[in-house]
Amino acid sequence: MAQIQFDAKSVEQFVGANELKEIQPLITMADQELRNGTGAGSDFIDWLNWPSDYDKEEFARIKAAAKQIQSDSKVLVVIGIGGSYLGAKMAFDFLHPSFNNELADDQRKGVKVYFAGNSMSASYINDLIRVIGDQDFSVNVISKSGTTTEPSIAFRVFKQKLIEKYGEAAAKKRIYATTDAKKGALHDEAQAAGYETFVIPDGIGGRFSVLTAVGLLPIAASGADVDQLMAGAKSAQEEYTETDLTKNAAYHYAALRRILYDKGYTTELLINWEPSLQYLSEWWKQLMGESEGKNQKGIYPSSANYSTDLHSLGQYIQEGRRDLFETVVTIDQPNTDLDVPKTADNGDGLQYLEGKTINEVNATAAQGVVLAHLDGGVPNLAIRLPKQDAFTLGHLIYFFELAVGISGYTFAINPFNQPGVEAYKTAMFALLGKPGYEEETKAFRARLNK
Ligand SMILES: O=P(O)(O)OC[C@H]1O[C@](O)(CO)[C@@H](O)[C@@H]1O
Repeated sequence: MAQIQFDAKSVEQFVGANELKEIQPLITMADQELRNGTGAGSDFIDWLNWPSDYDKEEFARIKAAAKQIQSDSKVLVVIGIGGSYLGAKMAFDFLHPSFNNELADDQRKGVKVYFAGNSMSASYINDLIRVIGDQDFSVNVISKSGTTTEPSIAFRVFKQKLIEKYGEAAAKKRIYATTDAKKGALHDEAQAAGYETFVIPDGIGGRFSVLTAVGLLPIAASGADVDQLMAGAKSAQEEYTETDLTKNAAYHYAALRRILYDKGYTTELLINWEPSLQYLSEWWKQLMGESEGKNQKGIYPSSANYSTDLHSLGQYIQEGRRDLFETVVTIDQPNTDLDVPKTADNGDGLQYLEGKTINEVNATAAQGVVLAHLDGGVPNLAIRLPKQDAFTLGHLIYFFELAVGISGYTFAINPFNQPGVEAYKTAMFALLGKPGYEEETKAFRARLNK
């Protein structure tokens, strides 16, 4: 049985059946490049079979570490950026109640999870230190390279806090390092200090790593069901095997994105109707943008949170430049519901909604917005999730990963590298005077007249 429903009905007025037929050879070629490992970047496609091939011994160690964290800590500080952050944050928000960290201890499944190292804001770090206060905490530092500036700075801060609170030896037992198996600054430090370590596999790039220890340790520590998450991903691995795009929803999605792009719809908005799905979009934006945005090509991945953003971006989406399409994610059975309250008077004019639930109003609004946006010339794709649970999320993660692997090859680029990210790092390191960047320091400082 399909775990998610990909529905392309609302794009029919923009894409003809013949166009889908004509793009099939391109999809077939992409499928062969991906599955046979003959495409660019094929060193980084281990995510493809990961839901069945993942390291079971490490998985058991992750669950044991999560238990240990739950037994000695109230808080887990998860330090990482990009692919070393967004997957865990997406899952944390998707799988727990909205104010999980604020719930009473007996109402929460696992530890409170706070994220750090995903910006260079001193205010954010200081505020987090205040929130932790005197609560017991542990740290999961996540970095493949171990030298990414943002997490490295945050790790220094929270390592010092651990040492101040628990002493050098006990602090080391509260640090969990997720990093490269063999090399890198964090790997070397972890070996020397004896931190428990978990591996970011060589064949899986950061943005594809949520189902490795990168995502699994924080997700497990938060009390979410990582077995179900992996089972959901495996169900997707088993479902999306056909090359024929009419029989493979991930390929169908990839094909339609590509056709729309060729027609000038160069920005895709991932839409959600639940605040707890906002970070699904943030994770998806890195997955899509870092994979496809190369050689002056690729769909620009953006997002909007409805109905909130209908009151801000809505005007643009309805009537602005016609280069947008929407992929709308909805949930058939949200976790909870609430009746629209009944009142004696009708001062707010809401009496016509009495007898309905808030989810019913939300779902009806979602249907109405699709119609309005279609009338405004915005192609719409739909992804319906049966439930908001770990199995469904695992399935959806794999669906998007596979879709971008395929659509990336249709753009004739390497979907698995990210060379463009280095440009800002070089400029920043040069201006900060990092050793090894002396030439660039002169050149960049001259440009700023420093
Ligand atoms: O795990 P690391 O090495 O700290 O890198 C974090 C992120 O930085 C990037 O390399 C680019 O900024 C991403 O691809 C990656 O997800």
